[in-house]
Parts: sequence; structure tokens; C-alpha cells
Amino acid sequence: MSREVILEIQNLKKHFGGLKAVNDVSFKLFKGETLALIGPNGAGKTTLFNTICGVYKPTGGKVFYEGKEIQGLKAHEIARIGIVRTFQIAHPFRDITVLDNVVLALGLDDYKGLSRIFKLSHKKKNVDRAMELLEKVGIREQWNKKAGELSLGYMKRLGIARSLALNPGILMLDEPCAGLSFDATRAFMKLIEDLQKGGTSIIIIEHDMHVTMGVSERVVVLNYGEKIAEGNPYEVQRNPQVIEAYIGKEDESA
Ligand SMILES: Nc1ncnc2c1ncn2[C@@H]1O[C@H](COP(=O)(O)OP(=O)(O)OP(=O)(O)O)[C@@H](O)[C@H]1O
Repeated sequence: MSREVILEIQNLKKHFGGLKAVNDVSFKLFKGETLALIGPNGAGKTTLFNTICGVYKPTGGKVFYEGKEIQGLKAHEIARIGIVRTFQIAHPFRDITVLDNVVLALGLDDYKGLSRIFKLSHKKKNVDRAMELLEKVGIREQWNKKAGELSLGYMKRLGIARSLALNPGILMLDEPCAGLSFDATRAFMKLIEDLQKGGTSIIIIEHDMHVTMGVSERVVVLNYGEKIAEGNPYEVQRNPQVIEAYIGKEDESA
């Protein structure tokens, strides 16, 4: 059975002057799949994320979301159509409650300009939905705490709840486990698995190989802006070009 493609990247390029930060990268993301983007430092992962999300205008190439060309759209337009990067709204408002942070994000879902965004609407429908999302990410009990009082792990969960409030077709996670303890990382991996079971399509950048290999179905490897490998985690880990790319980088920094 062929799987439905939700995102297709075709020969995407982002150059900064002479620096080819992303060069001719192509890959597909299937509906409900978790795809990891890995590569040594400076490989172009963040630039690729930013180019997909509309933070950067591509130098060339195409991005199709559900079959429609979206390259060149602005970041908020891309978020609105369903590609949500946690980082874009992950920084919660620290002085308001966890619940209010999610209620605010629910307001973003029917984006109608800035005046609407900052209007908290405690309609029962919104509160119920916000509580549901907090439950989903495992921080329901913290609903009445100020966001600024949360641990880093819980703060990241709040970021996911706020992203989910936008009903994303694709969730883009940029190093979600960075800075988390061993236990919090394990718990976060479980959360990603739960999202997968719920059918969320995910692209993840993560330096922790244990996380990458544990949660992703497929891996795309970048090096110097180019895709050097793509496959399941088992194949990619054993790919000589991938091993070389990582070892080569270690040598450079030695
Ligand atoms: N705004 C920018 N202007 C100029 N060069 C940039 C810009 N952003 C990134 N670069 C360069 O593009 C290349 C790719 O950087 P990028 O941050 O995308 O890599 P990365 O794989 O995310 O790295 P890391 O794992 O260290 O976060 C690097 O050489 C970087 O210095």
C-alpha cells in the first residue's frame, strides 16, 4: 500500500552569498511519519527547517504541502496552513498560567491579525480543549501554575501543547530534548511516541542519536548542505558516508 505524502521538498536551496547552507535537498514526508533530520554541526539542518517554515525565502527549489506549492509564503502563513515549528511559539508567557498559555494559542488557530491573538477567550470550548491538550502532553496537573515556574521538561511539553493548539498537519521539533535530563528525555520520547500513535506527522532535528534512532521511522542526513543519505535508522547508522561525515567533523575539531 502506498503511503500518502504530506510534504515534499524538491531541490530546495538556501544560499547565504557564496555559502550553500542548503543545496538541492529533496525528500518526502509521509502522513503520520516521524522523520529525523541529522548531520554534523553546521550541516544545514536549522537552515532547512527555517526555509521550510518560511523564515527564509528559498534560493531555489520547491516545497509542496498536501500537494500545494508553499515556498515563498511567510512564516505565519505557513503556520496557519498547518506546518508548525514548536520553536516559533514554544516560548511561553512566563507570568501567566499554563492553561492561559494554551488558551492563547487556541486563539492563534483562527488567526485574524494581532488584535485577536492577544485576546484570551475563556469560552468553555477553549478551556476544555486546552485541558485536553495539557492532558495529552502530560501536564494537566500543572494547569494553574505560572508557566515560568515549570521545569524545562514541562516547559517543552507546554510548547508542544501550544503547537498542537494550532491543529498542525506537521509538527517540526527543533532539538526538543536539548538540555533535558535522562529521565525527562525518556519521558519526552514517550510523548513523541504518543503523538505518533495519534497520527501526527513529525520532522525532528535532534543531536541525541538515541532519541533520533528511537523515535524516527526514517532519517535524512545532511552534510555541508547536501543530503548524503536517507533510510531507516538501521541503514543510516551503517552508511559509510554518514560515518565518514561524523568522523571527519570530529577530526576537524580535534
Ligand atoms: N543567517 C545566516 N547567514 C549566513 N550564514 C548562515 C546563516 N545561518 C546559517 N548559516 C551558515 O549555514 C551553515 C548551516 O548552518 P545551520 O545552522 O543550518 O547548521 P545546523 O546543521 O543546524 O548546525 P547545528 O547542528 O550546529 O545547529 C553554517 O555554515 C552556518 O554558519
